[in-house]
Amino acid sequence: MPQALVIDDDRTIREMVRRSLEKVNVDVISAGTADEGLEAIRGEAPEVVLLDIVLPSVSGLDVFREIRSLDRRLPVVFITSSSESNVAIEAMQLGAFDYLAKPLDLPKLNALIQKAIETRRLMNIPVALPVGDAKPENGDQFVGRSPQMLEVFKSIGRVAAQNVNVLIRGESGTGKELVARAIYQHSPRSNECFMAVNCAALTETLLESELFGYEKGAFTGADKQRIGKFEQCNGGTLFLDEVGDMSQLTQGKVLRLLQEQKFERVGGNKTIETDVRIIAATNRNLEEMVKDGSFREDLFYRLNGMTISLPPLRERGKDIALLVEHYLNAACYEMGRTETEGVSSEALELMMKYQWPGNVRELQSVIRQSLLNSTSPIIIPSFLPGELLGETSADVATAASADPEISETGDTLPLSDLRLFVDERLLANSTDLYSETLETMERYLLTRILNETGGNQTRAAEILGITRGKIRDRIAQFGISLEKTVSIDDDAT
Ligand SMILES: Nc1ncnc2c1ncn2[C@@H]1O[C@H](COP(=O)(O)OP(=O)(O)OP(=O)(O)O)[C@@H](O)[C@H]1O
Repeated sequence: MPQALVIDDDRTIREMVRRSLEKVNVDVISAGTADEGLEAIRGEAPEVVLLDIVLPSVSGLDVFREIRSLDRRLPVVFITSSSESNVAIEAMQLGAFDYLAKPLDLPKLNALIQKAIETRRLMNIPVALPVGDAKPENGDQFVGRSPQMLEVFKSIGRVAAQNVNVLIRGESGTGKELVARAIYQHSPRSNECFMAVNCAALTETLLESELFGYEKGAFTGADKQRIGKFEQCNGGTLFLDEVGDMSQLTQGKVLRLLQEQKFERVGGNKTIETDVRIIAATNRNLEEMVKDGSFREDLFYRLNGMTISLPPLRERGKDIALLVEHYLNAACYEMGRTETEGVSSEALELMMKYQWPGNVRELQSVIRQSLLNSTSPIIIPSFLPGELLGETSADVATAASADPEISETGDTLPLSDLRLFVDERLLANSTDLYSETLETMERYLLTRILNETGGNQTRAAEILGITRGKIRDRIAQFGISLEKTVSIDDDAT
Protein backbone atom coordinates (compact mmCIF):
# COMPACT_ATOMS: atom_id res chain seq x y z
CA MET A 1 0.00 0.00 0.00
CA PRO A 2 1.37 3.48 -0.81
CA GLN A 3 2.46 5.59 2.13
CA ALA A 4 1.90 9.27 2.86
CA LEU A 5 3.81 11.09 5.58
CA VAL A 6 2.01 13.88 7.41
CA ILE A 7 4.20 16.36 9.32
CA ASP A 8 2.03 18.56 11.54
CA ASP A 9 2.26 19.47 15.21
CA ASP A 10 -1.53 19.38 15.45
CA ARG A 11 -2.58 15.86 16.46
CA THR A 12 -6.16 16.41 15.30
CA ILE A 13 -4.99 17.18 11.77
CA ARG A 14 -2.73 14.13 11.70
CA GLU A 15 -5.61 11.93 12.84
CA MET A 16 -8.03 13.50 10.35
CA VAL A 17 -5.59 12.91 7.49
CA ARG A 18 -5.02 9.31 8.58
CA ARG A 19 -8.74 8.50 8.66
CA SER A 20 -9.39 10.21 5.35
CA LEU A 21 -6.54 8.60 3.42
CA GLU A 22 -7.35 5.20 4.87
CA LYS A 23 -10.50 5.28 2.74
CA VAL A 24 -8.45 5.49 -0.46
CA ASN A 25 -6.00 2.82 0.65
CA VAL A 26 -3.13 5.07 1.56
CA ASP A 27 -1.15 4.29 4.68
CA VAL A 28 -0.28 7.30 6.83
CA ILE A 29 2.92 7.82 8.81
CA SER A 30 2.55 10.59 11.41
CA ALA A 31 5.23 13.02 12.55
CA GLY A 32 4.66 15.79 15.11
CA THR A 33 7.98 17.59 14.46
CA ALA A 34 10.26 18.33 11.51
CA ASP A 35 12.98 16.03 12.89
CA GLU A 36 10.58 13.13 13.22
CA GLY A 37 9.38 13.78 9.68
CA LEU A 38 12.87 13.86 8.18
CA GLU A 39 13.69 10.69 10.07
CA ALA A 40 10.60 9.00 8.57
CA ILE A 41 11.60 10.05 5.06
CA ARG A 42 15.03 8.46 5.53
CA GLY A 43 13.69 5.32 7.15
CA GLU A 44 10.35 4.61 5.50
CA ALA A 45 10.53 6.21 2.05
CA PRO A 46 6.93 7.50 1.77
CA GLU A 47 5.51 8.30 -1.69
CA VAL A 48 4.22 11.74 -0.70
CA VAL A 49 4.61 14.22 2.17
CA LEU A 50 1.96 16.50 3.63
CA LEU A 51 3.77 19.30 5.41
CA ASP A 52 2.37 21.98 7.70
CA ILE A 53 3.85 25.29 6.61
CA VAL A 54 4.00 26.56 10.22
CA LEU A 55 5.80 24.20 12.55
CA PRO A 56 7.01 25.05 16.06
CA SER A 57 10.44 26.76 15.97
CA VAL A 58 11.13 25.95 12.31
CA SER A 59 9.85 27.20 8.97
CA GLY A 60 7.99 24.75 6.76
CA LEU A 61 9.94 26.16 3.81
CA ASP A 62 13.25 25.21 5.46
CA VAL A 63 11.96 21.72 6.14
CA PHE A 64 10.86 21.56 2.53
CA ARG A 65 14.38 22.46 1.36
CA GLU A 66 15.77 19.70 3.54
CA ILE A 67 13.29 17.20 2.11
CA ARG A 68 14.37 18.24 -1.38
CA SER A 69 17.99 17.62 -0.50
CA LEU A 70 17.07 14.11 0.65
CA ASP A 71 14.86 13.26 -2.32
CA ARG A 72 14.17 15.78 -5.09
CA ARG A 73 11.42 13.68 -6.64
CA LEU A 74 9.33 13.31 -3.50
CA PRO A 75 6.06 15.25 -3.97
CA VAL A 76 5.40 17.61 -1.06
CA VAL A 77 1.95 19.07 -0.42
CA PHE A 78 1.83 22.01 1.97
CA ILE A 79 -0.96 22.56 4.48
CA THR A 80 -1.53 26.27 4.95
CA SER A 81 -3.98 28.62 6.53
CA SER A 82 -5.45 31.24 4.20
CA SER A 83 -3.32 34.05 5.68
CA GLU A 84 -0.17 32.35 4.39
CA SER A 85 -0.91 32.48 0.68
CA ASN A 86 2.36 34.32 -0.07
CA VAL A 87 4.38 31.59 1.59
CA ALA A 88 2.33 29.03 -0.28
CA ILE A 89 3.13 30.71 -3.58
CA GLU A 90 6.79 30.74 -2.62
CA ALA A 91 6.55 27.03 -1.82
CA MET A 92 5.10 26.39 -5.28
CA GLN A 93 7.98 28.33 -6.80
CA LEU A 94 10.45 26.20 -4.92
CA GLY A 95 8.85 23.14 -6.45
CA ALA A 96 6.14 22.01 -4.02
CA PHE A 97 3.61 19.66 -5.57
CA ASP A 98 0.63 21.68 -4.37
CA TYR A 99 -0.95 23.16 -1.28
CA LEU A 100 -4.14 22.70 0.66
CA ALA A 101 -5.78 25.33 2.85
CA LYS A 102 -7.16 24.71 6.31
CA PRO A 103 -9.84 23.66 7.15
CA LEU A 104 -9.00 20.63 5.06
CA ASP A 105 -11.47 19.59 2.43
CA LEU A 106 -11.11 15.81 2.77
CA PRO A 107 -12.33 14.64 -0.67
CA LYS A 108 -9.93 17.17 -2.16
CA LEU A 109 -7.12 15.93 0.10
CA ASN A 110 -7.71 12.34 -1.01
CA ALA A 111 -7.76 13.24 -4.72
CA LEU A 112 -4.61 15.34 -4.45
CA ILE A 113 -2.65 12.70 -2.55
CA GLN A 114 -3.63 10.03 -5.05
CA LYS A 115 -2.49 12.28 -7.86
CA ALA A 116 0.82 12.91 -6.08
CA ILE A 117 1.34 9.18 -5.61
CA GLU A 118 0.72 8.58 -9.32
CA THR A 119 3.18 11.35 -10.16
CA ARG A 120 5.75 9.73 -7.92
CA ARG A 121 5.22 6.41 -9.70
CA LEU A 122 5.79 8.01 -13.08
CA MET A 123 8.97 9.67 -11.80
CA ASN A 124 10.55 6.29 -11.32
CA ILE A 125 10.13 5.25 -14.95
CA PRO A 126 13.45 5.83 -16.78
CA VAL A 127 13.95 9.18 -18.46
CA ALA A 128 13.46 9.00 -22.21
CA LEU A 129 15.26 12.24 -22.98
CA PRO A 130 18.06 13.23 -20.68
CA VAL A 131 18.82 16.93 -20.45
CA GLY A 132 22.49 17.67 -20.99
CA ASP A 133 24.33 19.90 -18.55
CA ALA A 134 25.97 21.91 -21.26
CA LYS A 135 25.11 25.56 -21.74
CA PRO A 136 23.35 25.84 -25.10
CA GLU A 137 25.55 27.23 -27.85
CA ASN A 138 25.05 30.84 -28.77
CA GLY A 139 22.71 31.58 -31.65
CA ASP A 140 19.94 29.52 -33.14
CA GLN A 141 20.68 25.94 -33.87
CA PHE A 142 18.97 24.22 -36.71
CA VAL A 143 17.87 20.96 -35.23
CA GLY A 144 16.91 17.98 -37.35
CA ARG A 145 18.11 14.64 -38.65
CA SER A 146 15.00 13.47 -40.47
CA PRO A 147 15.53 12.71 -44.19
CA GLN A 148 13.29 15.68 -45.06
CA MET A 149 15.38 18.09 -42.99
CA LEU A 150 18.64 16.65 -44.32
CA GLU A 151 17.31 17.51 -47.79
CA VAL A 152 16.59 21.04 -46.56
CA PHE A 153 20.13 21.40 -45.21
CA LYS A 154 21.55 20.13 -48.50
CA SER A 155 19.44 22.62 -50.44
CA ILE A 156 20.64 25.45 -48.21
CA GLY A 157 24.21 24.36 -48.88
CA ARG A 158 23.63 24.14 -52.63
CA VAL A 159 21.84 27.45 -53.05
CA ALA A 160 23.65 29.65 -50.53
CA ALA A 161 26.65 30.39 -52.71
CA GLN A 162 24.60 31.00 -55.88
CA ASN A 163 23.32 34.49 -56.47
CA VAL A 164 19.74 33.34 -57.10
CA ASN A 165 16.49 34.26 -55.45
CA VAL A 166 15.04 31.60 -53.19
CA LEU A 167 11.44 30.85 -52.32
CA ILE A 168 10.93 29.11 -48.98
CA ARG A 169 7.64 27.38 -48.44
CA GLY A 170 6.10 25.79 -45.40
CA GLU A 171 3.44 26.16 -42.74
CA SER A 172 3.73 28.82 -40.11
CA GLY A 173 6.42 28.13 -37.52
CA THR A 174 8.31 25.55 -39.59
CA GLY A 175 11.51 27.60 -39.63
CA LYS A 176 11.32 29.60 -42.87
CA GLU A 177 13.10 32.60 -41.39
CA LEU A 178 15.76 30.33 -39.95
CA VAL A 179 16.37 28.93 -43.45
CA ALA A 180 16.59 32.45 -44.87
CA ARG A 181 19.19 33.42 -42.28
CA ALA A 182 21.15 30.22 -42.86
CA ILE A 183 21.26 30.88 -46.61
CA TYR A 184 22.43 34.42 -45.97
CA GLN A 185 25.08 33.40 -43.46
CA HIS A 186 26.54 30.84 -45.84
CA SER A 187 26.48 33.14 -48.83
CA PRO A 188 29.19 35.43 -50.22
CA ARG A 189 26.95 38.29 -49.03
CA SER A 190 27.32 37.29 -45.39
CA ASN A 191 29.39 40.38 -44.64
CA GLU A 192 26.64 42.62 -45.99
CA CYS A 193 23.32 43.31 -44.33
CA PHE A 194 20.33 41.01 -43.90
CA MET A 195 16.94 42.63 -43.50
CA ALA A 196 13.48 41.19 -43.15
CA VAL A 197 10.14 42.67 -44.10
CA ASN A 198 6.84 41.00 -43.25
CA CYS A 199 4.59 41.81 -46.19
CA ALA A 200 1.46 40.72 -44.32
CA ALA A 201 2.05 43.06 -41.41
CA LEU A 202 1.83 46.33 -43.38
CA THR A 203 -0.83 48.05 -45.43
CA GLU A 204 -0.15 48.52 -49.13
CA THR A 205 1.14 52.09 -48.77
CA LEU A 206 3.24 51.37 -45.71
CA LEU A 207 4.77 48.32 -47.37
CA GLU A 208 5.62 50.38 -50.42
CA SER A 209 7.29 53.03 -48.26
CA GLU A 210 9.11 50.35 -46.32
CA LEU A 211 10.47 48.68 -49.44
CA PHE A 212 11.10 51.61 -51.77
CA GLY A 213 11.27 54.63 -49.45
CA TYR A 214 9.77 58.00 -50.36
CA GLU A 215 10.70 61.58 -51.18
CA LYS A 216 9.90 64.51 -48.94
CA GLY A 217 6.36 65.74 -49.71
CA ALA A 218 5.38 62.52 -51.55
CA PHE A 219 2.20 62.38 -49.47
CA THR A 220 0.69 64.10 -46.45
CA GLY A 221 2.96 63.48 -43.52
CA ALA A 222 6.07 62.74 -45.66
CA ASP A 223 8.01 65.61 -44.07
CA LYS A 224 11.40 64.18 -44.89
CA GLN A 225 12.95 61.76 -47.33
CA ARG A 226 13.00 58.15 -46.32
CA ILE A 227 15.29 55.42 -47.62
CA GLY A 228 13.59 52.08 -48.17
CA LYS A 229 14.86 48.57 -47.52
CA PHE A 230 15.80 47.87 -51.15
CA GLU A 231 18.18 50.81 -50.99
CA GLN A 232 19.44 50.25 -47.45
CA CYS A 233 20.13 46.65 -48.25
CA ASN A 234 22.26 47.32 -51.33
CA GLY A 235 24.77 44.50 -51.61
CA GLY A 236 22.90 42.45 -49.04
CA THR A 237 19.97 40.07 -48.67
CA LEU A 238 16.34 40.99 -48.15
CA PHE A 239 13.94 38.49 -46.65
CA LEU A 240 10.39 39.09 -47.83
CA ASP A 241 8.19 37.12 -45.45
CA GLU A 242 4.55 36.29 -46.30
CA VAL A 243 5.19 37.37 -49.89
CA GLY A 244 1.79 36.01 -50.96
CA ASP A 245 0.16 38.86 -49.07
CA MET A 246 1.49 41.67 -51.30
CA SER A 247 -1.04 43.73 -53.26
CA GLN A 248 -1.04 43.63 -57.06
CA LEU A 249 0.49 47.10 -57.20
CA THR A 250 3.38 46.21 -54.92
CA GLN A 251 3.85 42.93 -56.79
CA GLY A 252 4.32 44.91 -60.00
CA LYS A 253 6.92 47.19 -58.42
CA VAL A 254 8.82 44.32 -56.85
CA LEU A 255 8.80 42.50 -60.18
CA ARG A 256 10.42 45.45 -61.90
CA LEU A 257 13.03 45.65 -59.21
CA LEU A 258 13.82 41.96 -59.59
CA GLN A 259 14.07 42.28 -63.38
CA GLU A 260 16.11 45.44 -63.56
CA GLN A 261 17.45 45.99 -60.04
CA LYS A 262 16.09 49.51 -60.46
CA PHE A 263 13.30 51.45 -58.77
CA GLU A 264 12.11 54.93 -57.80
CA ARG A 265 11.27 56.12 -54.32
CA VAL A 266 7.56 56.88 -53.82
CA GLY A 267 6.94 60.40 -55.10
CA GLY A 268 10.37 60.55 -56.75
CA ASN A 269 11.52 60.33 -60.37
CA LYS A 270 15.17 59.55 -59.89
CA THR A 271 15.89 55.92 -60.80
CA ILE A 272 17.97 54.17 -58.19
CA GLU A 273 20.01 51.07 -58.83
CA THR A 274 20.42 48.45 -56.20
CA ASP A 275 21.81 44.96 -55.89
CA VAL A 276 19.71 42.93 -53.49
CA ARG A 277 19.32 39.19 -53.20
CA ILE A 278 15.72 38.31 -52.41
CA ILE A 279 14.74 35.39 -50.24
CA ALA A 280 10.97 35.14 -50.08
CA ALA A 281 8.76 32.97 -47.91
CA THR A 282 5.14 32.05 -47.86
CA ASN A 283 2.76 29.57 -46.31
CA ARG A 284 0.21 30.19 -49.06
CA ASN A 285 -0.39 28.18 -52.19
CA LEU A 286 1.13 30.51 -54.78
CA GLU A 287 0.28 28.22 -57.71
CA GLU A 288 -3.40 28.48 -56.77
CA MET A 289 -3.03 32.23 -56.38
CA VAL A 290 -1.45 32.46 -59.82
CA LYS A 291 -4.38 30.46 -61.21
CA ASP A 292 -6.99 32.68 -59.64
CA GLY A 293 -5.10 35.80 -60.67
CA SER A 294 -4.22 37.10 -57.21
CA PHE A 295 -0.47 36.55 -57.64
CA ARG A 296 1.51 37.51 -60.73
CA GLU A 297 2.88 34.53 -62.58
CA ASP A 298 5.97 36.43 -63.78
CA LEU A 299 6.78 37.44 -60.20
CA PHE A 300 6.28 33.88 -59.02
CA TYR A 301 8.92 32.65 -61.48
CA ARG A 302 11.29 35.49 -60.62
CA LEU A 303 11.12 34.78 -56.91
CA ASN A 304 11.34 31.07 -57.45
CA GLY A 305 14.98 30.76 -58.54
CA MET A 306 14.92 27.74 -56.31
CA THR A 307 12.31 26.44 -53.88
CA ILE A 308 13.02 25.03 -50.46
CA SER A 309 10.01 23.35 -48.86
CA LEU A 310 9.94 22.87 -45.14
CA PRO A 311 7.96 19.85 -43.97
CA PRO A 312 5.45 20.33 -41.18
CA LEU A 313 6.78 19.17 -37.82
CA ARG A 314 4.29 16.28 -37.61
CA GLU A 315 6.04 14.70 -40.61
CA ARG A 316 9.54 14.93 -39.19
CA GLY A 317 9.43 11.80 -36.99
CA LYS A 318 12.23 11.68 -34.47
CA ASP A 319 13.11 15.33 -35.03
CA ILE A 320 10.31 16.05 -32.56
CA ALA A 321 12.29 14.31 -29.82
CA LEU A 322 15.48 16.15 -30.82
CA LEU A 323 13.68 19.49 -30.73
CA VAL A 324 12.12 18.68 -27.36
CA GLU A 325 15.55 17.91 -25.99
CA HIS A 326 17.04 21.02 -27.56
CA TYR A 327 14.38 23.41 -26.30
CA LEU A 328 14.07 21.77 -22.90
CA ASN A 329 17.80 22.16 -22.46
CA ALA A 330 17.62 25.81 -23.50
CA ALA A 331 14.56 26.61 -21.37
CA CYS A 332 16.01 24.88 -18.27
CA TYR A 333 19.17 26.91 -18.65
CA GLU A 334 17.33 30.15 -19.21
CA MET A 335 14.87 29.61 -16.37
CA GLY A 336 17.50 28.29 -13.97
CA ARG A 337 15.71 24.93 -13.67
CA THR A 338 18.80 22.97 -12.72
CA GLU A 339 16.77 20.21 -11.09
CA THR A 340 14.92 19.25 -14.30
CA GLU A 341 16.09 15.86 -15.56
CA GLY A 342 14.01 15.31 -18.67
CA VAL A 343 10.77 14.14 -20.19
CA SER A 344 9.03 10.88 -19.31
CA SER A 345 8.42 8.39 -22.09
CA GLU A 346 4.62 8.88 -21.77
CA ALA A 347 4.94 12.64 -22.20
CA LEU A 348 7.29 12.18 -25.13
CA GLU A 349 4.88 9.75 -26.73
CA LEU A 350 2.10 12.33 -26.50
CA MET A 351 4.35 14.89 -28.14
CA MET A 352 5.28 12.46 -30.92
CA LYS A 353 1.59 11.80 -31.63
CA TYR A 354 0.49 15.41 -31.51
CA GLN A 355 -0.24 17.20 -34.81
CA TRP A 356 1.67 20.45 -34.03
CA PRO A 357 -0.44 22.91 -36.03
CA GLY A 358 1.93 25.70 -34.94
CA ASN A 359 5.02 23.58 -35.73
CA VAL A 360 8.38 24.33 -34.07
CA ARG A 361 7.16 27.64 -32.65
CA GLU A 362 4.37 25.80 -30.86
CA LEU A 363 6.80 23.17 -29.61
CA GLN A 364 8.97 25.85 -28.03
CA SER A 365 5.96 27.25 -26.25
CA VAL A 366 4.75 23.83 -25.10
CA ILE A 367 8.15 23.09 -23.55
CA ARG A 368 8.16 26.36 -21.64
CA GLN A 369 4.60 25.88 -20.43
CA SER A 370 5.33 22.32 -19.31
CA LEU A 371 8.37 23.49 -17.42
CA LEU A 372 6.38 26.21 -15.71
CA ASN A 373 3.68 23.68 -14.80
CA SER A 374 6.10 21.10 -13.53
CA THR A 375 6.57 20.52 -9.85
CA SER A 376 9.04 17.69 -10.23
CA PRO A 377 12.29 16.97 -12.08
CA ILE A 378 10.61 14.92 -14.79
CA ILE A 379 8.06 16.32 -17.25
CA ILE A 380 5.15 13.90 -17.13
CA PRO A 381 1.89 14.07 -19.13
CA SER A 382 -0.02 16.04 -16.51
CA PHE A 383 2.42 18.97 -16.94
CA LEU A 384 1.72 19.21 -20.68
CA PRO A 385 -0.79 21.77 -21.99
CA GLY A 386 -4.34 20.48 -22.53
CA GLU A 387 -4.20 20.33 -26.30
CA LEU A 388 -1.59 17.58 -26.15
CA LEU A 389 -3.55 15.62 -23.57
CA GLY A 390 -6.75 15.64 -25.62
CA GLU A 391 -5.24 13.22 -28.09
CA THR A 392 -5.07 10.08 -25.98
CA SER A 393 -7.29 10.81 -23.04
CA ALA A 394 -7.20 7.22 -21.82
CA ASP A 395 -3.42 7.22 -21.44
CA VAL A 396 -3.41 10.55 -19.81
CA ALA A 397 -6.37 10.31 -17.50
CA THR A 398 -4.42 8.70 -14.71
CA ALA A 399 -1.63 11.24 -14.79
CA ALA A 400 -3.71 14.33 -15.35
CA SER A 401 -6.24 14.94 -12.68
CA ALA A 402 -6.71 18.31 -11.13
CA ASP A 403 -7.83 19.79 -7.97
CA PRO A 404 -8.14 23.53 -8.01
CA GLU A 405 -9.05 25.13 -4.76
CA ILE A 406 -12.07 27.30 -5.17
CA SER A 407 -13.24 29.29 -2.24
CA GLU A 408 -16.64 30.90 -2.00
CA THR A 409 -15.17 34.15 -3.28
CA GLY A 410 -14.10 32.42 -6.51
CA ASP A 411 -10.41 32.54 -5.65
CA THR A 412 -8.46 29.84 -7.43
CA LEU A 413 -5.13 28.17 -6.91
CA PRO A 414 -2.71 27.30 -9.69
CA LEU A 415 -3.04 23.79 -11.04
CA SER A 416 -2.23 22.22 -14.35
CA ASP A 417 -5.61 20.74 -15.18
CA LEU A 418 -8.89 22.63 -15.23
CA ARG A 419 -11.11 19.62 -15.38
CA LEU A 420 -12.09 19.67 -11.72
CA PHE A 421 -12.51 23.42 -11.75
CA VAL A 422 -15.05 23.06 -14.53
CA ASP A 423 -16.76 20.18 -12.69
CA GLU A 424 -17.10 22.26 -9.58
CA ARG A 425 -18.48 25.28 -11.40
CA LEU A 426 -20.97 23.06 -13.20
CA LEU A 427 -22.09 21.69 -9.85
CA ALA A 428 -22.46 25.27 -8.64
CA ASN A 429 -24.78 25.89 -11.64
CA SER A 430 -22.54 28.55 -13.11
CA THR A 431 -23.98 30.49 -16.02
CA ASP A 432 -20.75 32.31 -16.87
CA LEU A 433 -18.31 29.46 -17.12
CA TYR A 434 -16.48 30.64 -20.22
CA SER A 435 -15.26 33.88 -18.72
CA GLU A 436 -14.77 32.35 -15.26
CA THR A 437 -12.45 29.74 -16.74
CA LEU A 438 -10.50 32.19 -18.86
CA GLU A 439 -10.08 34.51 -15.92
CA THR A 440 -8.92 31.67 -13.70
CA MET A 441 -6.28 30.70 -16.18
CA GLU A 442 -5.18 34.26 -16.80
CA ARG A 443 -4.96 35.09 -13.12
CA TYR A 444 -2.90 32.02 -12.44
CA LEU A 445 -0.62 32.59 -15.42
CA LEU A 446 0.02 36.24 -14.62
CA THR A 447 0.71 35.61 -10.94
CA ARG A 448 2.86 32.63 -11.68
CA ILE A 449 5.00 34.35 -14.29
CA LEU A 450 5.38 37.53 -12.27
CA ASN A 451 6.55 35.40 -9.38
CA GLU A 452 8.90 33.66 -11.73
CA THR A 453 10.41 36.96 -12.85
CA GLY A 454 10.45 38.48 -9.36
CA GLY A 455 7.85 41.05 -10.46
CA ASN A 456 9.83 42.12 -13.55
CA GLN A 457 7.10 43.07 -16.02
CA THR A 458 9.38 43.40 -19.05
CA ARG A 459 10.67 39.87 -18.57
CA ALA A 460 7.12 38.62 -17.91
CA ALA A 461 5.97 40.25 -21.15
CA GLU A 462 8.76 38.42 -23.01
CA ILE A 463 7.86 35.05 -21.53
CA LEU A 464 4.15 35.49 -22.14
CA GLY A 465 4.58 36.99 -25.58
CA ILE A 466 2.27 39.91 -24.81
CA THR A 467 2.92 43.62 -24.42
CA ARG A 468 3.88 45.28 -21.14
CA GLY A 469 0.75 47.40 -21.48
CA LYS A 470 -1.41 44.30 -21.41
CA ILE A 471 0.44 43.02 -18.37
CA ARG A 472 -0.15 46.35 -16.60
CA ASP A 473 -3.87 46.17 -17.46
CA ARG A 474 -4.19 42.69 -16.07
CA ILE A 475 -2.26 43.55 -12.91
CA ALA A 476 -4.78 46.32 -12.28
CA GLN A 477 -7.77 44.20 -13.31
CA PHE A 478 -6.85 41.27 -11.10
CA GLY A 479 -5.47 43.34 -8.25
CA ILE A 480 -2.10 41.61 -8.36
CA SER A 481 0.17 43.34 -5.89
CA LEU A 482 3.81 43.52 -6.82
CA GLU A 483 5.53 43.20 -3.51
CA LYS A 484 8.44 40.91 -2.86
CA THR A 485 6.19 38.01 -3.72
CA VAL A 486 3.26 38.39 -6.03
CA SER A 487 -0.19 37.83 -4.60
CA ILE A 488 -3.78 38.20 -5.66
CA ASP A 489 -6.20 40.60 -4.12
CA ASP A 490 -9.66 39.04 -4.30
CA ASP A 491 -11.48 42.29 -3.74
CA ALA A 492 -10.15 43.77 -6.93
CA THR A 493 -12.34 41.65 -9.17
N1 LIG B 1 14.67 23.02 -37.18
C1 LIG B 1 14.65 23.92 -36.19
N2 LIG B 1 15.53 23.80 -35.18
C2 LIG B 1 15.51 24.68 -34.15
N3 LIG B 1 14.66 25.70 -34.06
C3 LIG B 1 13.76 25.87 -35.04
C4 LIG B 1 13.71 24.99 -36.15
N4 LIG B 1 12.73 25.41 -36.97
C5 LIG B 1 12.19 26.50 -36.40
N5 LIG B 1 12.80 26.78 -35.25
C6 LIG B 1 12.45 27.89 -34.34
O1 LIG B 1 11.04 28.00 -34.36
C7 LIG B 1 10.65 29.37 -34.32
C8 LIG B 1 9.81 29.69 -35.54
O2 LIG B 1 10.63 29.64 -36.68
P1 LIG B 1 10.53 30.70 -37.89
O3 LIG B 1 10.18 32.06 -37.38
O4 LIG B 1 11.75 30.55 -38.72
O5 LIG B 1 9.25 30.07 -38.62
P2 LIG B 1 8.48 30.62 -39.89
O6 LIG B 1 8.21 29.43 -40.73
O7 LIG B 1 9.25 31.74 -40.50
O8 LIG B 1 7.13 31.12 -39.23
P3 LIG B 1 6.05 32.19 -39.84
O9 LIG B 1 5.57 31.60 -41.13
O10 LIG B 1 4.99 32.19 -38.80
O11 LIG B 1 6.80 33.48 -39.99
C9 LIG B 1 11.93 30.19 -34.25
O12 LIG B 1 12.20 30.50 -32.89
C10 LIG B 1 12.98 29.24 -34.79
O13 LIG B 1 14.26 29.52 -34.23
